[in-house]
Amino acid sequence: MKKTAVDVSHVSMRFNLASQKVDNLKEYFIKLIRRELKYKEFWALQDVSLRIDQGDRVGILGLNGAGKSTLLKIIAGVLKPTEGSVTVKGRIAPLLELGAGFEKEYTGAENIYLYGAVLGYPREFIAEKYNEIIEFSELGKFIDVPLKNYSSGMKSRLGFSIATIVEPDVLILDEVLAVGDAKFKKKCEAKIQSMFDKGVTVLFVSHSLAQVQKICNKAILLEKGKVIAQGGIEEVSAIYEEKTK
Ligand SMILES: Nc1ncnc2c1ncn2[C@@H]1O[C@H](COP(=O)(O)OP(=O)(O)OP(=O)(O)O)[C@@H](O)[C@H]1O
Repeated sequence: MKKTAVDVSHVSMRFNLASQKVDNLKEYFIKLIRRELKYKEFWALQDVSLRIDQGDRVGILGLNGAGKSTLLKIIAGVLKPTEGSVTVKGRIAPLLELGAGFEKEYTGAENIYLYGAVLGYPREFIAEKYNEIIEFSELGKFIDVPLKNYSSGMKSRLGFSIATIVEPDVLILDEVLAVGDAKFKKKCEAKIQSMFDKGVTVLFVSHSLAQVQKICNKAILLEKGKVIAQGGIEEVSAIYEEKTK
């Protein structure tokens, strides 16, 4: 029997959406003090349960707002679910919103430690891998420059280099991942391919069914925060295609 890599058990996620317009900060605080701020509850995920086997490559499909990114952020540990729990076996490399934990006043070098800590890597581990990260990022002397002076491509290069320094057991990938120019993108794709070759478990979000079919052997279809189909890629693709007709 295959081993479970990711176990999502009865996960629900609630966001509070402001139900009225507040024009400025002053008005916000007045309303806050008077307890006049009203929120509407919104459930982005409702009772989602999944079991992903080791070595599976699972595409997460669904229309805009279905809850795909929210689910991946919860699995990555970036968001805490309102209800339910997630267990991930082994090391996880979340290639989502690269550099979301960066501090712009700090240099690239300082951010390596900071972002490494955000991703849960021990300090000694980062120290050991420090040169390798800088080398992969190709940032050269820019590594000692504050991040506020980086282009967005440079930031995502650094983010990718840090996030992929572990040999992950579970890889979380977002199609919209921007990793710099064409040359660097190729290098990233090669690195991701080498992880695939080692049999990493993959969770992949994309709107492109063709891309999902190329990479994944299984899929999950989300609709309004609920899993409406899961199973083999062909079977779930057919349902998704029917929905998007
Ligand atoms: N931080 C937040 N606060 C409030 N609502 C949120 C927040 N993050 C997501 N949502 C809402 O949760 C729902 C699901 O969002 P999510 O980004 O997970 O969808 P998605 O399936 O990834 O969509 P897309 O295909 O457009 O990227 C959306 O309605 C969104 O507005």
